[in-house]
Amino acid sequence: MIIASNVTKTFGKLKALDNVSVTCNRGQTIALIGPNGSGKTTLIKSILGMVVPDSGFITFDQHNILHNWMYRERIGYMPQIGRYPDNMTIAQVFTMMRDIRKNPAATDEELISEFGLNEMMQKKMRTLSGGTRQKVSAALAFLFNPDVLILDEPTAGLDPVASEVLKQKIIREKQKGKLILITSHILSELDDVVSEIIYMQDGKLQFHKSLEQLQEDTGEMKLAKAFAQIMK
Ligand SMILES: Nc1ncnc2c1ncn2[C@@H]1O[C@H](COP(=O)(O)OP(=O)(O)OP(=O)(O)O)[C@@H](O)[C@H]1O
Repeated sequence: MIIASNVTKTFGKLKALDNVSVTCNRGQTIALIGPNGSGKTTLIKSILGMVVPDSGFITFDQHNILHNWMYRERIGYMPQIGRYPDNMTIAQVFTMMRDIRKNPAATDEELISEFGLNEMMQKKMRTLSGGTRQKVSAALAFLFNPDVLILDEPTAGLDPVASEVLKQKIIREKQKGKLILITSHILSELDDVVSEIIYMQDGKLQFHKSLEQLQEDTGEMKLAKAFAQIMK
């Protein structure tokens, strides 16, 4: 569904992505794991067309994404830090997103109600706590029922109840056969969710394996323990 072929991106002298090739298919829930600065967000932004690779290319359903932005409608993106107009209320942000989309098919408002956002729709974005802002970002990512979800550290700042709500939502969407890409440093959160692991370091793809393969290779069932083995 999404294929990155030999993607390289440099910022000045720094190679944020170094000849990265990955294939992500429908029905997979992929954890994108790696130390700070290893290129995870740059890879995500390249897939979204927000960063243009210096070389290599990315296809979405066999079409090169360059100059062909319609595929973006099929992706729900939850950024690491959501930025919204300060003076807009939550309600206005949702209305704006619906207006931009023009003719959205049936929307998915499950997270809006499960996060209790309906009760705070009149609050201004600048007054929200970090966690509530994350809830708005998550609800927006799922709103248009996209085929692909890209979630960049989705549970950062969420309380345990909200994290669990989001995790259960991810599992439900996974069961519908969507492609879900998640970055997180909290490996214990990914255990029940992911089917595949992409591991990056210094802008390079170290490996892309199924969870079963990783468990078999390391003899560990839990992701955190498997990575402790790998990083020894
Ligand atoms: N717009 C930019 N200009 C300059 N350097 C950048 C830019 N975006 C990313 N980088 C650099 O590219 C490298 C990879 O960054 P990236 O955000 O992709 O890492 P990451 O794996 O997502 O890290 P984290 O786990 O901290 O979120 C870092 O060294 C970062 O400073």
